[in-house]
Amino acid sequence: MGMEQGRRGAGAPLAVPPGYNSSITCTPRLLANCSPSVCSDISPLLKDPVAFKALIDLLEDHLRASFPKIDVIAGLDSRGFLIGPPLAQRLGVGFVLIRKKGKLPGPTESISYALEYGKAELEIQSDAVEAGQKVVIVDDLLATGGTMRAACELLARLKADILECLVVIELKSLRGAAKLEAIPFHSLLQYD
Ligand SMILES: O=P(O)(O)OC[C@H]1O[C@H](OP(=O)(O)OP(=O)(O)O)[C@H](O)[C@@H]1O
Ligand SMILES: Nc1ncnc2[nH]cnc12
Repeated sequence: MGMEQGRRGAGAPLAVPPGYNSSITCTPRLLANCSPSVCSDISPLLKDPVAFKALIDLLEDHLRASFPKIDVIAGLDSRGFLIGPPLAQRLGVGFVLIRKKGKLPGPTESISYALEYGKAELEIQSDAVEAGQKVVIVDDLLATGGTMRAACELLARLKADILECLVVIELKSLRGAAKLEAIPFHSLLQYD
């Protein structure tokens, strides 16, 4: 487990800003020696307003350092919806939803993908992004990478320019980042 830069991150390594010792650095300690199902739960981060603010600060700093221009933040159903909107507001850009099947009105693009156990389907509204728009995809967790990979495929169909897939937690033993192939990927916290 660590706070180091995730694989293929495009920007400068993340430094924990002064004053955040009781928040983000406390989180790995909070989650230390936990099972993967507990490590992957961002509830303690959301519940602690200082930690939640520090999380958004770190993600914002990372994106500002990495990309001169971002047009859209896209978030994955459901916990990407908790992180993406505050981040998009900080950056002054819009937020779009990538949802589980059957939730979005109007014309949509759909894709099936494999979960660890079973299958699921993701959708995006066909007009969610314009061709060439620079998009960062955010979620709470990368496990097998199937969900994030499917989201990338949806955005590729809309001809978006995917700058990065960004997650709070990466479960490295599941090798999900490999599923993203050449698409830039960054995680804030990594667990083996
Ligand atoms: O890398 P993967 O193996 O694809 O798994 C990661 C996904 O799994 C979890 O969502 P889940 O599908 O449990 O949906 P939920 O957020 O609605 O609970 C998590 O929030 C990611 O979106
Ligand atoms: N392997 C995993 N462990 C914990 N949470 C998950 N959510 C999706 N896959 C998971």
